[in-house]
Amino acid sequence: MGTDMDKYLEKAEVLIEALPYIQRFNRRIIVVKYGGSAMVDETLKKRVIQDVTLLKLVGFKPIIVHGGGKEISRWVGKVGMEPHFINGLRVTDEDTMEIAEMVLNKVNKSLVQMVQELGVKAVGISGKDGGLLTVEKKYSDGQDIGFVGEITDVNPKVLYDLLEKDFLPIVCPIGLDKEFNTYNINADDAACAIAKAVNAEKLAFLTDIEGVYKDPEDKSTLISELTIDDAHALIDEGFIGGGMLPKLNNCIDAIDNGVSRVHIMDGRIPHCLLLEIFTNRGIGTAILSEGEGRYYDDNE
Ligand SMILES: Nc1ncnc2c1ncn2[C@@H]1O[C@H](COP(=O)(O)OP(=O)(O)O)[C@@H](O)[C@H]1O
Ligand SMILES: CC(=O)N[C@@H](CCC(=O)OP(=O)(O)O)C(=O)O
Repeated sequence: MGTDMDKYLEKAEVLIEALPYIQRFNRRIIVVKYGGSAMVDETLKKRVIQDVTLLKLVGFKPIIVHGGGKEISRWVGKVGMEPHFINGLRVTDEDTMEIAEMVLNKVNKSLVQMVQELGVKAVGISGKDGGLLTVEKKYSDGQDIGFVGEITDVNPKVLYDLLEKDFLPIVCPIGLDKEFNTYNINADDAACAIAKAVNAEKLAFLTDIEGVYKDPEDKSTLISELTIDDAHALIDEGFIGGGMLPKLNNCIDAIDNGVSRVHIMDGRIPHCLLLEIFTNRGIGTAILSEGEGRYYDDNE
């Protein structure tokens, strides 16, 4: 049986294990995509926010990009409408757009509030603020899906300004087109575009599933490391559906465009972000370019 001293040492070792990661990520930008599916439980939400706040306090520069798809669907249902998705994207008519913007702004400020309760100053913005996200109308396989935006331009100045002043930016996925019409953006698209624009060291998707499965019905098919080629193959062979489709496409896009590390992990696992970043536990699915390992080696 362990003595008190053993327990203290164990705790100290956890902190020591984190040291090289703290050094590696010091002043580096980490984009955390926090999906609505992993927001349903208040205790978990608090843990996710604690993790991101801790990252900020130890010298990382986190940016949260959040969703809220489940909450939008709940409110769409409340007004007697049926939520409708094509290839993981919400078909967004004018009424749905109004509801989506209201709900996402509400989620945004609730996250700001939670971060500030932990003693870190956060600023909540949407893609409209400071011209952050410019879009054009997006079609899904040629189908009209309403006010859904495809990001054409990212102006990250507002994010750099906030980071420089030591704020934690929290972004919701709403944007404007060139005529200043409001558009609904898939939050995974927004997170990926922002991670690319700020040259993030890491992009982490927190969702409500362990990671990418070859067969979502069979838990033993969880994929720990996925190369870009394998990811393309899984998509082409029809193994990926629903909201995982935009997510995985964005992972590929991020890796192809200079984001060093991209992960899909289960936001329902307590403190999954800390475990992934500060230890070699290997949570979820890491998307890698060909020939790259999951973990940093000492020469990187
Ligand atoms: N091959 C797959 N592996 C993992 N998840 C999958 C797969 N195919 C479809 N999915 C679905 O994708 C969902 C995650 O996307 P989504 O619900 O949009 O999450 P979020 O709200 O976090 O963005 C999972 O809950 C799962 O139902
Ligand atoms: C166009 C589109 O689909 N927009 C999303 C925006 C929110 C989102 O992406 O939320 P999650 O990350 O929780 O899924 C939607 O309306 O649901």
